[in-house]
Amino acid sequence: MEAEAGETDWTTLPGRLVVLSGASGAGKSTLVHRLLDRAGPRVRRSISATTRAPREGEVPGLDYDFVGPEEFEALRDDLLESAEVHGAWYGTPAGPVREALARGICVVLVIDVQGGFQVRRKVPNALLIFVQAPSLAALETRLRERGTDDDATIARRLANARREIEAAEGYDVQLVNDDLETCVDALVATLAGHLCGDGIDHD
Ligand SMILES: Nc1ncnc2c1ncn2[C@@H]1O[C@H](COP(=O)(O)OP(=O)(O)OP(=O)(O)O)[C@@H](O)[C@H]1O
Repeated sequence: MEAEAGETDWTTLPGRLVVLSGASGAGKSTLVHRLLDRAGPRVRRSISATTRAPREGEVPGLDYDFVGPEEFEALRDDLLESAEVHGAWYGTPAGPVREALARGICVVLVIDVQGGFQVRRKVPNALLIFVQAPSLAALETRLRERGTDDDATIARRLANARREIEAAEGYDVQLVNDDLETCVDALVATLAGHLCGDGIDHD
């Protein structure tokens, strides 16, 4: 039988787990896309499981694994972290992460700060990176210009942003995503500094 999340000695696996958090609209998805463009096959993004319905344009298995409540319950024993957000459950199945780390692959989780701290408890050598927007005003502008949320959702995201930002000091590294190219370079450099032989094209 495969080991469960609580039984794995994650620190002995050759790959490194990287957590990327930050307020909604700070640019986490944008940065990870750019990172994966530059990284070789040694860096991979983990896909969360969720009980919420897919939104327009979301691709099952690429954006999320969309599962029913019963399937999510069955996953529970082997989740690295989980959270309930607005009535839907989200979680990171540990199995695929464990397998990738065992193969020396760096796995990036894009999750909120609660999830980040859950991961830290299970995987003490995980690298926790917090992405900051230059200001709350910039955050709001980005959310409005992204055009994916109505006013109420944007207001909720901004209220949550304050809570996320307060938790940032518990993270290992803070990156300010002001100029995108500069921040992508800083993210690549951060990973290169913490992961040896990272397989990333630094040019
Ligand atoms: N450095 C930047 N300068 C200006 N706009 C940016 C920058 N980085 C990202 N954006 C834009 O800001 C918006 C929010 O970015 P993104 O969706 O990546 O944020 P996120 O942190 O992943 O948000 P969420 O948590 O809601 O998924 C997008 O429209 C993106 O194109």
